[in-house]
Amino acid sequence: MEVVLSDVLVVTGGTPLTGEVRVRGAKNLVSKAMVAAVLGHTPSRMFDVPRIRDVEIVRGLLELHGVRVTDGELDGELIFDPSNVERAGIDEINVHAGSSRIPILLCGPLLHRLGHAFIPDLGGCHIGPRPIDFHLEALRQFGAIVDKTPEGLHLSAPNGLHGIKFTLDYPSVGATEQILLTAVLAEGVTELANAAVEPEIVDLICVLQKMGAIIKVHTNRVIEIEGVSRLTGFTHRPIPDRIEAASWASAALATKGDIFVRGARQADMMTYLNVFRSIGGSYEVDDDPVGGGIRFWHPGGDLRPVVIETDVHPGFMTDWQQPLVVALTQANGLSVVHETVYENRFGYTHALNQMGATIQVYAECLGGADCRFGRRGFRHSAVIAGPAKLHAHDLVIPDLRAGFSHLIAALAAEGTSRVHGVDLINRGYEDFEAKLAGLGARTERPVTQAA
Ligand SMILES: CC(=O)N[C@H]1[C@@H](OP(=O)(O)OP(=O)(O)OC[C@H]2O[C@@H](n3ccc(=O)[nH]c3=O)[C@H](O)[C@@H]2O)O[C@H](CO)[C@@H](O)[C@@H]1O
Ligand SMILES: C=C(OP(=O)(O)O)C(=O)O
Repeated sequence: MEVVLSDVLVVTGGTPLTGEVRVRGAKNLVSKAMVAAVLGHTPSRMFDVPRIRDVEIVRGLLELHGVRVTDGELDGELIFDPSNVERAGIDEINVHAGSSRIPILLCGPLLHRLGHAFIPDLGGCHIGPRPIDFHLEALRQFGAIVDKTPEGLHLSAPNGLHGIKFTLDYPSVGATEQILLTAVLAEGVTELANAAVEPEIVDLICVLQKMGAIIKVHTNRVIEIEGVSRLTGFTHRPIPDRIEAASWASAALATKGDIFVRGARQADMMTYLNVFRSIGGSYEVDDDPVGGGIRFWHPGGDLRPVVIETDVHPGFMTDWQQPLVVALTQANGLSVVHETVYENRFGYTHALNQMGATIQVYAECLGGADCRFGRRGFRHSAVIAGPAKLHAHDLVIPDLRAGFSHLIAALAAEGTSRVHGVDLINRGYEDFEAKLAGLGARTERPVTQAA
């Protein structure tokens, strides 16, 4: 009997990726909007929800907390009815331990609804220690009692939650979301300084406003939230996934291809588009509200090297980095990428070097200003020498974006690679195998003979 080997993809490279893919709601907004639904007293509805693993995980998590999640009539439409949250038993919550980072964002909503919360261990990509100290410090100031146990976090708020004045040491996306999701129903006003203002956060603010929240975004990263006593549900169409869109753009460049990313939106990708053009890639924006997107292609000739630094918005996003580095292995000269968001996000370059790339990583802050990680031994700057002829290799995917970059490298390389751990890519890329097939990629799941 033949058995399909799960989690392994056999990739034969050398074919330019050409055609069209569609991106739907952003992973990094959809999961947070799902959490926001817990704050409402009436059902919420979201469109364009991608079928990705992170959405499944958060759906399971909400269901355990008593939220009834149903599929709407349209493909990608989900409805969340939180009316039973107070009556849910949550005995099995630990099945979600280590699955994603989203459970931490349930603290505020559950404290408001139930007066207590249990948060299992967090998962997410292993790209640095990813502490949650800002989250916990803010929650304590709101009035929560936080008890760390070996199984997870126990929180309670015997005296309710009250508005705070808080400054983040670093504009953390998750901590900003934590404070938003807690402050909207806290008593009084919250003032958050040094907040993250990523497009996904602005979209989360839009969701919360639709629910009845009062949130002002001031200049200089200050967000002011006036607590209200009750929120309703929302109806929302999320912003498109700018990380997935940029990943396909980098795939087009690395494979000398031509990909129309339907749904990609220029406003969220300006910084990426500037870099894409500097390297020598071409793009064309079609801003038709229905069916528009961005076409990305390699116009022929040499690609040029660049010096970039990842940063908080509106800087070059850290999640764009790994797929782009594969394209930079094909540029003519030395590129420098200074990673300033995570201290340990270049592990994947080892596999690219085994495929023929020349990438050196350094502990110094190269090519930009000094960052938090300088002089602390973290190898967070990469120098990429190109153009490199990539050849096939067996690869093991370490995390989501690194995984996509390994896949692109295998597609750009000569020969046939076996890529292990590909299911991790489902965490953030909807139907990626079908999309690859539609772009002309030669991939297959290997089969073996069962005894
Ligand atoms: C599910 C989701 O939306 N994930 C995104 C989110 O992750 P996430 O919200 O986890 O990322 P953060 O913005 O919080 O992290 C940025 C930096 O702040 C540090 N930090 C964060 C919190 C804290 O309490 N203490 C602390 O020191 C982190 O270690 C990291 O060095 O934003 C990142 C930065 O755009 C993206 O790469 C992730 O894709
Ligand atoms: C780091 C990422 O996600 P998460 O925060 O879910 O691990 C990512 O999407 O690249």
